[in-house]
Amino acid sequence: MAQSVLLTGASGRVGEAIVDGLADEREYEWRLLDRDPPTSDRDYPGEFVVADITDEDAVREAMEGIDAVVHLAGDPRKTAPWESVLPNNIDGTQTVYEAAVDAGVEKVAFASSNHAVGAYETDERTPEMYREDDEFQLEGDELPRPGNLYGVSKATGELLGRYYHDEYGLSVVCVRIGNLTKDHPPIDYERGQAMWLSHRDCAHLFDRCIRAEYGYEIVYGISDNDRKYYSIDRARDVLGYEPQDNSARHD
Ligand SMILES: NC(=O)C1=CN([C@@H]2O[C@H](COP(=O)(O)OP(=O)(O)OC[C@H]3O[C@@H](n4cnc5c(N)ncnc54)[C@H](O)[C@@H]3O)[C@@H](O)[C@H]2O)C=CC1
Ligand SMILES: O=C1O[C@H](COP(=O)(O)O)[C@@H](O)[C@H](O)[C@H]1O
Repeated sequence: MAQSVLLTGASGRVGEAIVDGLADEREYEWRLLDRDPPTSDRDYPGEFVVADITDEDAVREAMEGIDAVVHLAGDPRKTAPWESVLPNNIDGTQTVYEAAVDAGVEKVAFASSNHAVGAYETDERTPEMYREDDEFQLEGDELPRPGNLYGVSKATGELLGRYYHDEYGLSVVCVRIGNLTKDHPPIDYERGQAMWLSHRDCAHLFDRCIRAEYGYEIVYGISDNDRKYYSIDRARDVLGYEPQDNSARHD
C-alpha cells in the first residue's frame, strides 16, 4: 500500500532534491507543504499545501492521514538570528512533532545540520580535519556543539525528536545534512567537499528514512566522500543508506 508522506519545506533546495529524485516513486503519495507557493518552473507530485509551520491549525490539517513526515521547513541560514530560528526552526519543529503524534504518524525524518556540531571544528583541528589523511571523525553519538544560533536551533530539533520518541513512541531520525550542492561538489572549499551531499544521494537517503525501521537516530547526511569527518556508518547500518557519489571522484 502507498505511504502518505508529508514533506515540509518542499519549495527549497533540499526539497527539490528529494522531490525530483523520488517523484516517480509510485509507493509514495506526496503532500508537499511550504509557506512559499509552488512555482511554474518545477513539477510537483501530489498536492501542495501553502502553509506556515508556525500555524498549528494548518499543520494539524496537513498531517491528517499521513504515515511519514520529512521535515525540512525552517530558516537554513547559519547567520540566522534568534528572532527567526525561534519561531521557524524551534517552535515550528515542535508543532510538527506534536501534530505528528496526535495524527498517529509513524515516523519523522528531521533535517538537522552539520552546524549542530560545528564547534568541533576548533582552530587546533582545522584545516587538517577536512583532509583525507586526518583521523578525526564524528559518529553521531557525540553531544551537539553548535557554533551559531542556527546550530542551536537544529540541536534543539534533535532534542525535541528525542522527547517525542521517548514519550510517545514516534520514530525519529535526525539527519545532520552536510553541504547539499547541485551537480558538483563545492569548488575551492575543502570543508564543503568533505561534507558534500549530492542531490541523488540526498534523495536516496531520505527515501531510506521513509522506508527503514528505527527508534531514535542521529545520522550524518553526506555522500561517500574520500575526505570526510562525519561517519556514515550509522546511516548505512540503520537506514540501509548506500551513497553513490564522492566529491574526490567527481568528473
Ligand atoms: N542545503 C543544505 O546544504 C542544508 C540544509 N539543511 C536543512 O535542510 C532544510 C532545508 O534547507 P534548504 O532546502 O537548503 O533551505 P531553503 O531555504 O532552500 O528551503 C527551506 C524551505 O522552507 C520554507 N520555510 C521556511 N520557514 C518556513 C515556515 N515557517 N513554514 C513553512 N515553510 C517554511 C521556505 O519557504 C523554503 O522553501 C533546513 O531545515 C536546513 O536547515 C541542513 C544542512 C544543510
Ligand atoms: O546547515 C546548513 O549547512 C550548509 C553547509 O554549511 P556551510 O557552512 O558549508 O555553508 C549550508 O550551505 C546551508 O545553507 C545550511 O542550511
